[in-house]
Amino acid sequence: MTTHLLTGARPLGGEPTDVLLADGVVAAIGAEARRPGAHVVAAEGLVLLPGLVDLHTHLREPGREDAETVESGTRAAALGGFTAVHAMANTTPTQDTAGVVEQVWRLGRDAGWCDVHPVGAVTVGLAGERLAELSAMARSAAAVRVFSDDGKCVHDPVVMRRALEYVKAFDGVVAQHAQEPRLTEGAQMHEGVVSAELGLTGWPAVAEEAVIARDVLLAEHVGSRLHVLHLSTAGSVEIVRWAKARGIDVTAEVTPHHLMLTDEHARGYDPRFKVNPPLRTADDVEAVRQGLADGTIDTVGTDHAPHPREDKDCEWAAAAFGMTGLETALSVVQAAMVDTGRMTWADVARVMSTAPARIGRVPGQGRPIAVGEPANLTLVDPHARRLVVPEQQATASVNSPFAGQELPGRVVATFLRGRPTVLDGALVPAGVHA
Ligand SMILES: NC(=O)N[C@@H](CC(=O)O)C(=O)O
Ligand SMILES: [Zn+2]
Ligand SMILES: [Zn+2]
Repeated sequence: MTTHLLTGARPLGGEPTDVLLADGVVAAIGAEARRPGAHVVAAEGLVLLPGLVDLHTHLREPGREDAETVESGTRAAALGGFTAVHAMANTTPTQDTAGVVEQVWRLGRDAGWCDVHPVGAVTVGLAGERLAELSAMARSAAAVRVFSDDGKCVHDPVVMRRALEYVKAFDGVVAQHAQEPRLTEGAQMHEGVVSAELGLTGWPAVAEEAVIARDVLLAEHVGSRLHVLHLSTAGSVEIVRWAKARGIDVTAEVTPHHLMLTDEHARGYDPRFKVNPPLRTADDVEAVRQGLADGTIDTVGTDHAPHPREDKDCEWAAAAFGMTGLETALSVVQAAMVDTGRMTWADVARVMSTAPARIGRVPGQGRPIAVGEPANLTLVDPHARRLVVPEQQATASVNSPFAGQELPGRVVATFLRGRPTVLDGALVPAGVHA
C-alpha cells in the first residue's frame, strides 16, 4: 500500500499542517504524520480539498466512443481533481437496465482513475413513456441512486410523479433536465435580445422555470427527493429558493459555464458556445452566482458533454449541444466564486464534494478530512495560472468554451483511497506508487 506525506497543506483554509495517507485512509494529521519512508508531497501554499464529486458527467460509453470513453473521461476527471463521477444515462444503448449500468460501473472500476457511478435512465430509451427498471438498477452491483433522462426532460407529469414515488423505496433521487419540449422546439439559444438580433430560434427561460415549478410541487405532493440539473435562470433560482423555504426536499445544480458565460458568446456563431440549457444573460449569471453563494443552489455539476469534431465543426444550427468541463470546472469555480470573494474554499468543498456525495448517496466520498476517513483528496494550487488547450487535455473531445483562455488554479494532486491518480499535475498509472 502507498504511503504519502503531504507537508504543509492547508485543509480548507485552516493552519498549514502535515497529513499522512496510509492504507487508503487519512492515517495521521499534524506532528504524528511525520513518518519515515513515506513519499513526500510538498504541499506548502496549496489547498487540500476532499476529492471532488461530479453528479453530472457524460462519459459516452457505450455508443459514442469517438467522443469519449470511460477510460478517457475518467482520466480527465482525475486531472480535474475528481475522485467520483456520475455517468449520465444518455448512452447507446441507454443506461436503462441493470445490465448496462453494471457494464459502465465495471468499466469505471477497471479503469481505476476515479469511482464511476452510473446514472439510471428514468424511462426506457429516454423516451419519456414507460419507467425503466429502476429497482433492478438500484439493486445491481452499480447500486444506482441517481435517475435521470438528462438530455431529455421527463415532461409527462404522470411519468414524473410515478418516478418520484418509485425511487423512495431505495432512497433514490430523480435528477431532472428541466426543458418544456413544446416551448423549445427548434430552439438554438437563449430567447432574448441577442437571439432576436442573430435570427436564431429562442429557448425561453419559462421553458425551464415552468418544469422546475411543476416538479417541486410534485416532489412535495408525493414526499420525494428532486434534484434540478443545470439550473440557468434567475427565475429558476427564485423558484428553488421558494421551494426550500417551504420545506420541499429539492436540491439544485449549476454548471461552471453558467456561472461564467452569457448569450453574448453566441454572436460569433461559434458552436463551442452552444449548450443545453443555453447560456443566459448577465443578470442570470449574477443570480446563479448569488444562489450558489447563499446555498439555494447546492452543487456545481460539470455537465461535461464531449462531442466529436464533426458534430461541432459545422454551422451553429447543425451543431450538437454541449461543452467539455471536467478539466476546467474547479478553475472556473475559483474564478467566478473564490477570486471574486463570494465563496471560500470550504464553500467550494461543500458544493463540489460534500453536497454532491450526499445527494448521490455515495459512500466514502465528500467526507471531512479527518483521521480514519478514506483518503479521497485533491490538492490545488490557487496561485497558478494556466492556458486552456483542449488538444492537450485528457478528454477525447475538444469542445471547450474556455479554449485559449487563461484560468486560475491548478490541480496538483488527486488521491483515490490513498493512491495518487495525479501528481505534479500529471496522471500516475496504477502500480507506480504501489
Ligand atoms: N448539456 C448539453 O448541451 N448536452 C448534453 C445533454 C444535457 O446535459 O442535457 C449532452 O449529452 O450532450
Ligand atoms: Zn441536461
Ligand atoms: Zn448533461
